[in-house]
Amino acid sequence: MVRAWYMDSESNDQRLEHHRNPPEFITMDKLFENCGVEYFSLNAETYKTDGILDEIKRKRNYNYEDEIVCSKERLPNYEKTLKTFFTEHLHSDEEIRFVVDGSGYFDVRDRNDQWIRIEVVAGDMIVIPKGIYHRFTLDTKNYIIAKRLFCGNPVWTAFNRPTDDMECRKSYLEKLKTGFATS
Ligand SMILES: CSCCC(=O)C(=O)O
Ligand SMILES: [Fe+2]
Repeated sequence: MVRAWYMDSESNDQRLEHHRNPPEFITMDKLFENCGVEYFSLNAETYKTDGILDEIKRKRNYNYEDEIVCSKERLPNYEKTLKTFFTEHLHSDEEIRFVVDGSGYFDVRDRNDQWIRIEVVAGDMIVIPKGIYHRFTLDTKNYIIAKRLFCGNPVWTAFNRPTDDMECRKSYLEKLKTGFATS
C-alpha cells in the first residue's frame, strides 16, 4: 500500500522517513487534489500480461519506455546522479515512473510549499505533473528499478529551483487555482 506524508524539517540523512511528530499522512486522492500528482497501483508480478500498464500507455500516449536502475553498482556516477535527483527541480514534461523492484521516495511540494514524501515500492506508478517542484531519493535499502515512460522523445532536463518564469511553472500555478482535471 502506497503511503505519503508531510515531512519534518530535519536535514539529517535524506534516506530516512522524515515523519512529522505526530505523523501526518495524506491519501493519494488528496494528494491529487492538492498538487496534481497522480497515482496508479499496478501488479509488479503480472503487469507484462495483465494489460493494465498497456491501457494506461495507450490512453495517455506514453509511447516511450526505458528502465533505470539506481544502485551503487549499476547507476552511472552514482553519488553525483543521486545528488542531482535530490536537488529540488521541475521539468517541462510529466515525470512518469513505474517501480518494478526496490523502493524509494519522491518528494513533492504541496500547494503551500510543504514537502510531501511519497514512498514507492514495486507496483506503484506515479505521474509528477510538469511544473511542480520535486526531488527523488533512495531509501536506506539503496535500490530501485523503475520504468520511465514518456510521450514522444524523452527529455529529462531538470530545472533547479528557482525557475519560476518558465511557461510550465506558470501553467502549473494556474492549475493550482482552477483545479486538476481527472483523466
Ligand atoms: C525511481 S526513478 C529514479 C529517479 C529519476 O529517474 C528521476 O528523478 O528523474
Ligand atoms: Fe524530476
